[in-house]
Amino acid sequence: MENIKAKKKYGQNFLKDTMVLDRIIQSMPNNNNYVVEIGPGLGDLTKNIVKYKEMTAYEVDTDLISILESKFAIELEENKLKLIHTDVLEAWDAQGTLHDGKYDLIANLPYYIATNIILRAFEDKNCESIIVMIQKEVALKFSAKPKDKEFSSLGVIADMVSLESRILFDVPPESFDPPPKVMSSILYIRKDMSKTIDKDFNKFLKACFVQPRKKLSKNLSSLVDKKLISQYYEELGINDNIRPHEISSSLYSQLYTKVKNGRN
Ligand SMILES: C[S@@+](CC[C@H](N)C(=O)[O-])C[C@H]1O[C@@H](n2cnc3c(N)ncnc32)[C@H](O)[C@@H]1O
Repeated sequence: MENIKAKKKYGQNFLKDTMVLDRIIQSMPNNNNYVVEIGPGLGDLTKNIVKYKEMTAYEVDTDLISILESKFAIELEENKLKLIHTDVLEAWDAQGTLHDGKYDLIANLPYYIATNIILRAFEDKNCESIIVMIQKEVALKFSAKPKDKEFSSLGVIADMVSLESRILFDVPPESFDPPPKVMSSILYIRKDMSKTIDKDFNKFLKACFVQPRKKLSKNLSSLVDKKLISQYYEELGINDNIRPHEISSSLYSQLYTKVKNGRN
């Protein structure tokens, strides 16, 4: 590895396993979309992507930016690669999107903000596919289906916004330098570009799953009067004993509409 010490505060675990790098490239969607990478690091994944696609990479670490600028001088000159030195969450706050046109997000994400990044990508109207390395535990949550024990607010949102969401393969700690403490997975999500999520839906879901093993009606009672919950349950054919992980994303969506309209 270059003469650089990985910074924990930026979640730096550099992917060194060339077989894993190849498998990520083989998993890229077969389309003409632009690519955005978050956290190019030392550029190992970037080098492989830029052979096939035009791309922008967002990197927060100043030390890495100067390494990347010399490593990719030709690609930067030819405009095949744009390198943006910023915190990607600030870029999203400022612009609402990471690229002015349809793009796929491909990245080995910094784990400390991985969930946040995926949720922001769901809201970004230009992002079509997401292929990201994250902690296996979080990948299981995003790809879980109703009745799975991992089904949580993240699974509901992923199910609502996507046509497909699944784990492609797992990656062990030894594939990185330094190795992370946990097992990692590549998560693949293809969004349904016609779907948008109401900003308050996330808050509603958090309340629904606040105590995941309790009855959903109990969690909902922090938001809605018990009588109204019974009325909504009856209208939607929901059993009173149901637990938060047992109902589908479409029922959550219908329940949310009722709760929202009930408050107006
Ligand atoms: C897990 S490393 C991946 C590095 C490289 N892509 C690889 O696969 O070896 C995460 C990268 O994200 C960068 N990073 C961390 N927080 C960031 C942020 N808020 N915005 C942009 N990049 C960030 C880190 O500096 C690091 O380069």
